[in-house]
Amino acid sequence: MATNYATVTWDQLHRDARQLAEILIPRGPFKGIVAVTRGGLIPAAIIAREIDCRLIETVSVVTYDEEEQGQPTVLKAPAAAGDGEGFLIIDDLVDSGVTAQIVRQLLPKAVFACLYAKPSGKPLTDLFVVEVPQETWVLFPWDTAPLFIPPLARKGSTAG
Ligand SMILES: O=P(O)(O)OC[C@H]1O[C@H](OP(=O)(O)OP(=O)(O)O)[C@H](O)[C@@H]1O
Ligand SMILES: Nc1nc2[nH]cnc2c(=O)[nH]1
Ligand SMILES: [Mg+2]
Repeated sequence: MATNYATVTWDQLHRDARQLAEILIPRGPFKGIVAVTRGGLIPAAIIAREIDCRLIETVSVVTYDEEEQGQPTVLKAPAAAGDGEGFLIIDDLVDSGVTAQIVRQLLPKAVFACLYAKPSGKPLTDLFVVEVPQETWVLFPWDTAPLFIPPLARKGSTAG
């Protein structure tokens, strides 16, 4: 279980994805993008627009149930990407690196990039934007919703 949380807003995610696109340009051009579902789908869409890439394949690896890590299973292979030559793999983050390791085995010639990287997964990436402490759980915009918080002055009051 994580000891603390880092909330990423839609604006921040968009800025980080654009920054990743910028550092990816010199590594291209790419024939296509392989988005690691589901977390890589929105970053891949933003990056595809920025680098002008229209061919999008997906790979689905299931490892987590809530915040618990389990046995990884490949639900869908990235058939259109061959051995990955000329392709760019996009995920939202690497944590333990297990997902990245499996996807890299499937696409050994592809470039692997993600927005956020924790220390254990960092060596499995070619490029990332922000490093996050290992014990921090990243809350993506699709994981959260705005919530009413009572004013500080009302805290502990029985008046509701
Ligand atoms: O480096 P790891 O320890 O493997 O963790 C990173 C992976 O975990 C999350 O996906 P998750 O398996 O939760 O599925 P989702 O993308 O469908 O939410 C995240 O989107 C990465 O793909
Ligand atoms: N949302 C989210 N999914 C993860 N999967 C593995 N690590 C994380 C994390 O920090 N946040
Ligand atoms: Mg994922």
